[in-house]
Amino acid sequence: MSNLDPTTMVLVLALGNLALCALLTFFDHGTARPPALGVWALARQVQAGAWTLLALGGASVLPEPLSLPAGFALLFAGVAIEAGAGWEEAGRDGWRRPTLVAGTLAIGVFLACYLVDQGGLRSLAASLLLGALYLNVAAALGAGWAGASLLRRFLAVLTAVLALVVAARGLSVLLLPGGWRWLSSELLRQLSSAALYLLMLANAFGMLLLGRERAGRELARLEVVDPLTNVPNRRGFFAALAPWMALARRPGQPTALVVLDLDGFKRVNDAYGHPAGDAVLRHVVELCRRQLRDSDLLGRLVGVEFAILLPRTRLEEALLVAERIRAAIASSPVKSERAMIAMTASFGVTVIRPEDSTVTLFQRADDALRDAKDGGRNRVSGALPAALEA
Ligand SMILES: Nc1nc2c(ncn2[C@@H]2O[C@H](COP(=O)(O)OP(=O)(O)OP(=O)(O)O)[C@@H](O)[C@H]2O)c(=O)[nH]1
Repeated sequence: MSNLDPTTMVLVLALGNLALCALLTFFDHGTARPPALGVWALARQVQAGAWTLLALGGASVLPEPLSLPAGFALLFAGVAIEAGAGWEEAGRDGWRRPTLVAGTLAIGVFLACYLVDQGGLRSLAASLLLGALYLNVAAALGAGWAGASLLRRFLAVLTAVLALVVAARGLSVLLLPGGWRWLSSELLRQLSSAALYLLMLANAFGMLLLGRERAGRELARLEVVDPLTNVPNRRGFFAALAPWMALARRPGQPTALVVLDLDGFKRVNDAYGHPAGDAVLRHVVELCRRQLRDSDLLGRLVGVEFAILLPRTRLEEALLVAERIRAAIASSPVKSERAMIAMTASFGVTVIRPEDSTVTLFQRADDALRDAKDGGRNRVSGALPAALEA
């Protein structure tokens, strides 16, 4: 490490940050762009600018009284923006403002220290403030620790440890100016530079890896959730139905199934356009949700056909629930840009029988739904109980 003089390290940090800025510009994030990507890219650019200024000062291209205060001010701003991006990415937007205020304060404190004493006090302030700002980045990464992935936890711990190494250099200037045993102040300075370098790499690649992790989670979610209405799709609904089918084989409380199909939906799309049709679908889902218990399950089977699973519900009760939803839909038109769109739906209701497969169950519910459609739509029809069949 003895070859790494401060100017070289600063130059390495400047070039590294510039390379990461270029990488970010050309990196294809696909459809799953991290939410804080723009802010985070700004943080990288500001930090790249800061290290470039400091490198130019170190190489005497720029006068130090200009490059040093401006470089450190930019650096504090860049790390504060990076922490802000971390909070935004963690979904804690409320922490962004205090983080930026802390960054501004850090700039003020550093500039004051620089004016008072351009030697030790300046180094002390720079290391302590940078360490504290990076601890904030670590805190943002560690937000929601209990549910966080291993990668996120690793990045949080790594960032915290490296931030402490950076801060330790400031403390050593204050408490042990001559170093301690083998830990000379020069070694601490080099460790601190190495920590800053690792922080740059860990946070840059960490952000990209976290983005990939999030994209994977979103893909897995979309396999079972309908993106338009945010309720389980056919696959998700059938997966949730399986245990209830098994339970129905045992004597006990009945479980009901309602299938719901919106009436004449084609005309909505034709008359008002597809986006208005989508709004109607979301509205109908919201109406259904309001009529259901937490334990009930609503899913979108296909197009404008939905299914509702009602645990511990007999046929007569399920008919009442379906009737409530029917009335709610019929009496609650959707406001679109051009008009109020009135909507109705038809319902088929049945209960799970011990001998049922999903095929026979849905056949019965669909037959009942067909009866409701044939009977004039906007009505509820129940399948015959098993005892009354044939
Ligand atoms: N806006 C929108 N329309 C959809 C969506 N999925 C399916 N549709 C439309 O919904 C309509 C469904 O039509 P059908 O169920 O066959 O018939 P209908 O017009 O509703 O008439 P009945 O069911 O016989 O009362 C089709 O025009 C589809 O294009 C969607 O996600 N958004």
